[in-house]
Amino acid sequence: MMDVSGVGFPNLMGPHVCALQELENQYCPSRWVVRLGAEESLRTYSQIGIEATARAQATRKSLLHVPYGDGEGEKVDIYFPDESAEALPFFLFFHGGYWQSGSKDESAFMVDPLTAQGVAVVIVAYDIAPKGNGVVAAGPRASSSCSLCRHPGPDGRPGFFLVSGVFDLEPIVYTSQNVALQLTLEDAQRNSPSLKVAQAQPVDPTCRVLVVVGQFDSPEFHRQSWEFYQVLPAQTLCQGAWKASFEELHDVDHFEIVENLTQKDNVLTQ
Ligand SMILES: N[C@@H](CC(=O)c1ccccc1NC=O)C(=O)O
Repeated sequence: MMDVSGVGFPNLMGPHVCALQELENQYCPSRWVVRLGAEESLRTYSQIGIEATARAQATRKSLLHVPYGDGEGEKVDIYFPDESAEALPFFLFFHGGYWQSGSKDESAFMVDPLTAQGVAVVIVAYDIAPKGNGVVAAGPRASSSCSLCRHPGPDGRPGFFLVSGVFDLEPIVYTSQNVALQLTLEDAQRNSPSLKVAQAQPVDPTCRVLVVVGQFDSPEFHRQSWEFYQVLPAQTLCQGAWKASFEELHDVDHFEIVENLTQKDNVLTQ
């Protein structure tokens, strides 16, 4: 991690200010989008998500705003394939946005191509910061700033796609993202998947994990994904280990990875 040792002291010296600016930059995914300006990339992402969601609700059987907890934001939208069946493979999607933006109402990107293949899609909403603060800090959804997808596939085997995530939360404490999150250093450490995963075992021994990051994601986002992949207990080391793989997706940025899930022939959708 970068040297941010000056943080919190009244006399911030030049090098510390530089380190903080660099950290801010590294943890602002929209600044790393090459095809568009930062603000336009966020607008485009949201627009594609809103359109995909409207299309999904207009064309697919669905159950909307189904509560799964006591929090006001704790709802899921479920989209079904045309053919009904007693048991369906399903795909769960947890949207990104640094636990302070994004919603299920603009996140149904993959509904069209997946339901067309007989897969049910569940888009999960949760209370975002500042409202859902304590819950976010304590819950498994802290495992990724971006998107976490759980997918028991057509073969019945469960798996996770961890998409451009943040697994070591400590650097976030020193960025403007923490204005809404209000994570203490202790919160950040206690909830960092990179620190917890050593003790975690998959419930299902065939569970697979794919850690993906976009080519144009920042070096810190690359480091986050790569290091998390490295600390996932390897298949050969212990019983019940994760079958993990790592992939840098070619020619895409942080937002395009998810936007492209609207396309049936996209590599990740496939
Ligand atoms: N402040 C961040 C926002 C951000 O990362 C984001 C915003 C909306 C939806 C998703 C996001 N990031 C990860 O999924 C940025 O400007 O890149």
